Amino acid sequence: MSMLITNIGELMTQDAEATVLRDAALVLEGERVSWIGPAARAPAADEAYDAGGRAGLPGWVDSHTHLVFAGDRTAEFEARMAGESYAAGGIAVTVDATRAAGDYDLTRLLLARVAEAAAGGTTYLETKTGYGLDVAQEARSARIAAGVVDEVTFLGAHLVPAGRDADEYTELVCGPMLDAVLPYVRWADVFCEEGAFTAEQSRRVLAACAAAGLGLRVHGNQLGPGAGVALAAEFGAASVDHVNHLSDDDVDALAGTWSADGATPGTVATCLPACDLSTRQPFPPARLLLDEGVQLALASNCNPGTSYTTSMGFCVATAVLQMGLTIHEAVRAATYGGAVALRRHTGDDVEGRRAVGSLAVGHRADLQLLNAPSATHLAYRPGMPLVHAVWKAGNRVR
Ligand SMILES: N=CN[C@@H](CCC(=O)O)C(=O)O
Ligand SMILES: [Zn+2]
Repeated sequence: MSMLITNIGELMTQDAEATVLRDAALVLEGERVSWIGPAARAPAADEAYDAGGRAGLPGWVDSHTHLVFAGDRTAEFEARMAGESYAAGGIAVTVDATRAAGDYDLTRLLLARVAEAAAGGTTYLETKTGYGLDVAQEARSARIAAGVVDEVTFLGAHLVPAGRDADEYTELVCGPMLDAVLPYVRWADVFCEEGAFTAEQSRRVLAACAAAGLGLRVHGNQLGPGAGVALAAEFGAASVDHVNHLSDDDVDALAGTWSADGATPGTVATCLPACDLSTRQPFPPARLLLDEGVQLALASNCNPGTSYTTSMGFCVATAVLQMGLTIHEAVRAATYGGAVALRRHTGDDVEGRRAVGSLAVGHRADLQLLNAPSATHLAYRPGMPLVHAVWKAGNRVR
């Protein structure tokens, strides 16, 4: 079954040439894109959909979320707005609520958040464990996540549970906990920060998880300077996320991962602007990183502590309004950039998977249409519900 989507006023493909087409059309065939070009030259298809001059762009790739949780941290948020600083310890409140929730409730909460993300244009989603923090609970979170989202990340190293010795807990993460989650996860992550895991503990987690065959990601340099970025570069992590407090050496280390042959991607710098607003952290030096050749991603970091939103449109608007990115750079980071951060940016049915985050022939048919003539409206009209229609793997989901 093929579907022609025609009369697209502006189509931001985010393909290799970052092509922007006017008066464009594309054909979806099954789960893939089979044709893109000027509407006037579009081929016939089984069905047609008139986009009415609206803007089209790839569905968002949200490469950093923490969606498997129960409970609420409104009181912590209110205290922060009254002047308190964010501290990693707040995670423990969510751990208690998550452990107390049954599988049915935890799954229902996760599904509701994923549906909310899809309604906002997100078509590819990563989520992390990290609110279980014992072997059985981390395995449960990973299992539930694997049944719902596209990519699952093991974040046993999110916080040392109260009363536990940090080094002993790190050993647990690197041994029995890792073994228990392995069937469900593709990635591992560590919160390398004051109050969470030291550089040495983070190193042990990254080494063990890499040895187990997992791809690596790091929460780094969120609340102050630290070793997260340097470790991510050293271990060849696919992404280091937050990156708010970078030294010149950190920027050089990240840039160095991108300078080799251009064919193998380096460590993506994933910026989380909604989190930065909610925690009142300085925004990452996104312009500098781009100028140094580092691939950026933008992600929601949806979680109950620091960023309780799935809105990628809000993140794009903030990146333009506050971080100095152009609309094209911000959309690229929220689509193609997220796909690179998840190493899903290439491939035409590789391992049964297609490239996401860009629109090109053979890529997965993940498309959103905006109730606007151009993607610029995402920042020009911030906070407006601009998503008109969404296709995920060729299926209309909104
Ligand atoms: N920084 C670590 N983890 C989350 C926050 C988790 C929480 O506070 O519950 C983040 O990415 O911001
Ligand atoms: Zn996070």
